[in-house]
Amino acid sequence: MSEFPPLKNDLILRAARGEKVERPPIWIMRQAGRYLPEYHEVKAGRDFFETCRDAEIASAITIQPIDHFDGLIDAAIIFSDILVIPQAMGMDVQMIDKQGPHFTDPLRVPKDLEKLSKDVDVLKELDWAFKAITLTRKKLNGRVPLLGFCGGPWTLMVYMIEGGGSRLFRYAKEWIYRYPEASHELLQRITDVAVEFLAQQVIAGAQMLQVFESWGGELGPAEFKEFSLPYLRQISAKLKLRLKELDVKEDIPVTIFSKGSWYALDELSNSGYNTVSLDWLYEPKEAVKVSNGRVTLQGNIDPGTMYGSDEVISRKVEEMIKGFGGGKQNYIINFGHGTSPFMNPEKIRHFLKECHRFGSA
Ligand SMILES: Cc1c2[nH]c(c1CCC(=O)O)Cc1[nH]c(c(CCC(=O)O)c1C)Cc1[nH]c(c(CCC(=O)O)c1C)Cc1[nH]c(c(C)c1CCC(=O)O)C2
Repeated sequence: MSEFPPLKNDLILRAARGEKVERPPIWIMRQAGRYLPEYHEVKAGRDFFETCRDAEIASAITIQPIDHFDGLIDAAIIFSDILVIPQAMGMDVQMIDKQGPHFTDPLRVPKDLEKLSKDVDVLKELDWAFKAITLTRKKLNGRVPLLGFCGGPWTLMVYMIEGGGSRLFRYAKEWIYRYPEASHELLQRITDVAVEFLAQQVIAGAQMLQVFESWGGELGPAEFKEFSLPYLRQISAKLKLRLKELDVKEDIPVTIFSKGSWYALDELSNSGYNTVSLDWLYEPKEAVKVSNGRVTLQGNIDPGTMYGSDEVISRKVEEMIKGFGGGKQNYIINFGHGTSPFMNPEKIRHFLKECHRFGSA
């Protein structure tokens, strides 16, 4: 990994490792995307997954927010999607414009597990993702660290069973309450692919990783403990072993974002992750109390704040940073969830500037 240019801004890596920092680092979930006019220009009507698979295009889109908000963002996240794991496992997933993901043949009954590939060759199936990471890391030229990511097993299972986004979770709930054994088999198979995918992203050049358990909040505490947490724990533990096996010397920080799992912060603070990312339903002060210095916290402004006035954004930023204890240790600024296509980049610029101002105070 020594062929990469030296890193000029390692703020997020230091914050994730729990070191004291001069100000809290900032990045934004879905910071590359449809709210940026240059995203549409480069994407130019192409299919979403085609843009992910083209290293030149994916790297250009990844770097867009870094350029757009020059110097205000402290990390890049590779332009890709959590649904590339189901694709690697043999499922056909399309991204339908203005609708979202669509699986042509979702898993509906346990027998459907037979449709998935056994022994997924991650390096081969996702080789395009690793190429995009390596090229992006080179193009970033050390400006900021490059983050890799994957979906959480429960979240991916939901998509694979529902076949797309869902409000009712009829089929996924049927699986956990009616076919718990098959559910565990599926979760285990996803977990195994996720561990290898994350490890190989590091080999390709990713400097920090995040696991997105976006549907965590669909599970009550008992079901979260059965169908999500054990697999999230496996990922952090097995990833460490796999990276050692692959002779990675650096300590690669890993973040868990389990949206809506407010009851699980205590356990997530104790699950082998460096950072726990929070949605906006948490009171920052309470989260700090619960995590009690065991992890770095990331988050958690309501993305909807960006629809407010500059004054409101400033006030919310100040409150958030104060709530997280001033942000000079164990804190990374982020949204509580992603950007939306309706956001005005100038509001986001104001947000970022205010994060620098209050975070440096
Ligand atoms: C649940 C989930 C998905 N994908 C992802 C998650 C977890 C985070 C979250 O909870 O939001 C993760 C993701 N998706 C994307 C990134 C890229 C990096 C970044 O954050 O900038 C990341 C990290 C690009 C994307 N992924 C998608 C887009 C929009 C595609 C387009 O250009 O039309 C982008 C930029 C599509 C996508 N991908 C997914 C959905 C539900 C959709 C459709 C909804 C939507 O359009 O926003 C699945």
